[in-house]
Amino acid sequence: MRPNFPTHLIGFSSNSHCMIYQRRFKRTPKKTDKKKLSISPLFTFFPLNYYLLAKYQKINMTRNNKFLSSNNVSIVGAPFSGGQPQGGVEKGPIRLVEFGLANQLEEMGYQVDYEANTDLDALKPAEDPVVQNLKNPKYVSAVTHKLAGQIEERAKQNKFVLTLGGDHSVALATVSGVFAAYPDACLIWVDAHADINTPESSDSGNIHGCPLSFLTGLSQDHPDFSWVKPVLQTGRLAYIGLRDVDDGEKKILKENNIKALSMHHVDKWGIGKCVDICLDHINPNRDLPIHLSFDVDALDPTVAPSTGTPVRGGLTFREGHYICEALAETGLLVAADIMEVNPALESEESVFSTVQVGCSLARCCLGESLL
Ligand SMILES: NC(=[NH2+])NCCC[C@H](N)C(=O)O
Ligand SMILES: [Mn+2]
Ligand SMILES: [Mn+2]
Repeated sequence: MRPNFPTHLIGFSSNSHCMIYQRRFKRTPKKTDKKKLSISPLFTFFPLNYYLLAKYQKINMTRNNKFLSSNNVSIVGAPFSGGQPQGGVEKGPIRLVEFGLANQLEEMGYQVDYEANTDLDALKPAEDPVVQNLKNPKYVSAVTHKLAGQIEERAKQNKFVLTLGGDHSVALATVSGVFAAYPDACLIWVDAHADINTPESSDSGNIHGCPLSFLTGLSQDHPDFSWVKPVLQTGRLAYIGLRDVDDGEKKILKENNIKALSMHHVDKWGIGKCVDICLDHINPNRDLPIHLSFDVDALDPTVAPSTGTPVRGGLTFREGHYICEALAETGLLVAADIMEVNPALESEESVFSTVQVGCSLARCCLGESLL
């Protein structure tokens, strides 16, 4: 289902470009499809064909998911940058959508809805002083609390929730929402960073470096985040791709015996074994729902350059996709986050690569490229 034309030639900054991309992306009917659907050759170009193809694929795609009986994907835009200092990451969701993500998922047979959340600015308080070393605590709290409710609602409607960031503080919302619907879920965190600083251990005071300490209950007494429940047991959290972990975070990972695979482990064992090791640890019987939170800075900066805190020596294009494919293949994946795409950073070409890879990771989470 990958486009069979040079995608790098197609822009996406204007609507018309975006239309070209979407139209060309449309899957061409194949002989075997016609056989499966027993459609006469006369109908080959009839629009109904696409509908039927979608329907057929739909059945194939969701049949394998043990928790989702519907074909619904709910895209939740999280255009938010308050968890870190650089502007632009709030434009991540719209760029992914302009690139045609929703249509691409529809082409795969999903029913897609999209909540853009364009009104998050309204939640910005007039004053938001540092509290316990954390910056913008009131703003981050208000936004993530709101998004958590939305995500919980959609997850409880049996929809696959695909959240588009925005900075990674938004995981306060995604994990809270997903785990409210699936209390037994486990979390795979793909990132160059551990994002598990406590307010005390954080050097930067940026909340995108802290969500996991709140979600695991390691940070509990911050007045602005009392709504965040410790829904995530440390035994249900595993990392892949780490390579820039703060000293305080290393201590937390060790003390809590958290399964944390760095790039060193990816080199040593290969990505296939790394995913297995993580799942064996957090989901040994392969019967629990899985939530994937994918920070695009886990990828090497040559693959995903437009992100706020790039670190050399990251996952290759294929390693990143493999993780998504392998999790889709389990039939247990119920939600995914694609975070930290910042279209304001680096060249047009870099932005294009980053947005393109963000979209293809999302599609792989939903079963693209599984045969
Ligand atoms: N989601 C991210 N990109 N996080 C980067 C965090 C960097 C650093 N550990 C900090 O706490 O500030
Ligand atoms: Mn990161
Ligand atoms: Mn992150």
